[in-house]
Amino acid sequence: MENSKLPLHLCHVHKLSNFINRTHILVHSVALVFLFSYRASFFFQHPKTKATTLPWLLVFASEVILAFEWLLSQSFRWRTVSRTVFPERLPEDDKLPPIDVFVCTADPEKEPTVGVMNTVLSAMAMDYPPEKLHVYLSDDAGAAVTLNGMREAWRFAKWWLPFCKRYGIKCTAPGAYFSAGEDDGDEDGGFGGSEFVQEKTHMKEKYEVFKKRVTENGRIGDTRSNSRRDHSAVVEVIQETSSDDAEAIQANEAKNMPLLIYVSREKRHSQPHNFKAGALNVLLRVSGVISNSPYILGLDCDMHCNDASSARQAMCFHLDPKISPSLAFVQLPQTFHNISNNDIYDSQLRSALKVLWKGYDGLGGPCVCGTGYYIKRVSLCESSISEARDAMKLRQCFGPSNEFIKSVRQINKPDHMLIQRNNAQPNEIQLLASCVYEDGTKWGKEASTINLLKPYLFRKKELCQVGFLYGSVVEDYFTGFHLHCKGWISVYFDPKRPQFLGSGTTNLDDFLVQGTRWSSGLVDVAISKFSPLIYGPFKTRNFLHSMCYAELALFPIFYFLSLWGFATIPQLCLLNGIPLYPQRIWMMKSVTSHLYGSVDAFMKKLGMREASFFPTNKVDNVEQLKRYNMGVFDFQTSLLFLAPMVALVILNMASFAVGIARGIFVGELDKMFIQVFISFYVIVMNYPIIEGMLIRKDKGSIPLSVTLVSALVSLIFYFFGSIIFM
Ligand SMILES: O=c1ccn([C@@H]2O[C@H](COP(=O)(O)OP(=O)(O)O[C@H]3O[C@H](CO)[C@@H](O)[C@H](O)[C@H]3O)[C@@H](O)[C@H]2O)c(=O)[nH]1
Ligand SMILES: [Mn+2]
Repeated sequence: MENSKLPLHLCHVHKLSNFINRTHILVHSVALVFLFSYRASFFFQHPKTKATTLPWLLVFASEVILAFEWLLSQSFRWRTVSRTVFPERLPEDDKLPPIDVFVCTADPEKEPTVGVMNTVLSAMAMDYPPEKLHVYLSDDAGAAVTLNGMREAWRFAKWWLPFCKRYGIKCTAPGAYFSAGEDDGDEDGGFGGSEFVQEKTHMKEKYEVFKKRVTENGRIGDTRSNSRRDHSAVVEVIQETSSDDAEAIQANEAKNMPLLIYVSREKRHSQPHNFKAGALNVLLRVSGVISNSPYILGLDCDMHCNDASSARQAMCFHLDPKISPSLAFVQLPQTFHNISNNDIYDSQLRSALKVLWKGYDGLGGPCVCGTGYYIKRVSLCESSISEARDAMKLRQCFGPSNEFIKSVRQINKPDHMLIQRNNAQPNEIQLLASCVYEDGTKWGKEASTINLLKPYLFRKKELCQVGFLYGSVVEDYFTGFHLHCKGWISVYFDPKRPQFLGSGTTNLDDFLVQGTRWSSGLVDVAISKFSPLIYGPFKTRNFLHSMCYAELALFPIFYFLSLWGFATIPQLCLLNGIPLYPQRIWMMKSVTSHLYGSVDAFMKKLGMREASFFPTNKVDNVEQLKRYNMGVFDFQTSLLFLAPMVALVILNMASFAVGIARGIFVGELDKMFIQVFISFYVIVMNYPIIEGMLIRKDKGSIPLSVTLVSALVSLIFYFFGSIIFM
């Protein structure tokens, strides 16, 4: 009773980091304004020649693009949040809603069947009432090895599921569970006894047998492997086939097994299959007439459950009456099990999942990320066409199957929570999985089109969302965007223990191929009529949220344009002696005047110093003027100004020299390259200081005493820096 009053989850707003982020945005914006005014002034002041105008324009364009991209990306840093859940406060098991699990596979060669079955088994073994779990596997290859694998998985599940339940196994994928290191002590839930050890060994043997049978099936040869792009539909509910006694007894213990269904949709050369989104839409239809669960867990075939309680955790959001009515999905991070410490390709998408998505969440929720999401079925099969007389319209939207339309009506009713498994007719299922089913329907299409006002005017009248959207290979992003445009929200939940683990890209080729697909899918959306930059601001709940979507769609274009600009134009200009950037003076100013100015301001604020105003010198010194006119720096200034500047240069000279030496003697130049380069860059940019220190002997050069003091300062700096960093 008491539990029902306590919240199921909490949302924490990161106040401090949001404050820091916003301050940084302000400071960075001011710097950008200065840069742009410097650029603008060029066009009014300098004697222009064609040779300099063009590179300046190009670099200016690159800078504007990069700055705009930067601005969009700041939306992710505006309001970051994180979340906690309390699954122990959930209602009793009999009140939990049913869940359909969708697993997709497409190619038994690239996606080994044993791995796919591990995902399937891990979903079946989740800590959730088994009669409320239905696991569907979509096999786009229509491969016999996969169907056989499913049957083997079912047999093995009869042993594996009770084992997981009895010992509270968290990582429910057998492969990952058995290969985990010995130190993974918490895996046995405290059952360190000999009975457990014995059973674990027994289970491991069973798993080896299972693996062998699955792989052997694969080796025997897949008769249908040539027909990957051309085959008819196969839908099979995996059931008891064995007459083996031991298995029958085991089946008794596991009598409440989740439903396991193999779905291979029909594919024909003549019909577009719309990749993963197409496969998911077939699953939506087929599951609609079999289990029609109100919630769906979407998984890629390489993403196994690593935390059996994930469904309960997700329900903490879906069953919260405050957010539930508008909550479309809960997205969990994509985490990988095969990432090296260095992660040189950033396969972990660290910045996206650890930083950006928390900000996305703070504004209305992240997009669908393809895998590891718990989505509400009604958000994908939404219909405000309710009257019986609109049967024609419903068929135009959802296709000719009356059974399916019935299922849509069911889930669109309020309080649709508990549903019975149906006995759908086999020919109805064949129809739903056929490749022509979607012809002339609204499947994969956004119902409201071009006219921006139309959705507002007709919103009340009729609205239907028919599955995952086509038109981009990043169906997840595109679908998520539309859901948000329709007023749904989503939640990002990143618990300590990763709930799902998949395999990330571990070679440059895969990484770049995947990146290219994502870019092309995102740019598809960016240049479509649904470009988030134009369409988003009118439709999403807040402008910043649409900026997040715009950033994701546009960053491939913006980065490539601006980086190509920066990677070529300054270099060409350097070769031709065309200066592009302000000369060094701003650096000197930054490390001295700005520092002192700020310290000054703070000290005044704290009452430690009286306000002062030293008028700028208006009297010219002849010699100084001469040097100035010759473009030679005059270092006749106070030690206070010179020392930090010179000290920084000395520090950079030293680190550059050491960096090169390390490269030669230790061989770490590849690791340190960027740092060496930065030192080199600083040295080059500050060459006049070096000149003034070592080469020049005139009055305006840097006195030896200053050099010595600065060297001492940098030594002290190095000393303390090393203490802090070590
Ligand atoms: O025609 C297809 C193509 C792919 N898939 C499945 O889609 C999933 C993702 O494909 P994968 O090759 O693993 O692509 P990734 O780049 O790793 O996928 C990321 O990017 C995709 C969008 O491009 C998202 O759908 C994924 O969830 C996300 O993990 C896999 O389970 C595939 O079997 C199909 O079912 N049918
Ligand atoms: Mn993948």
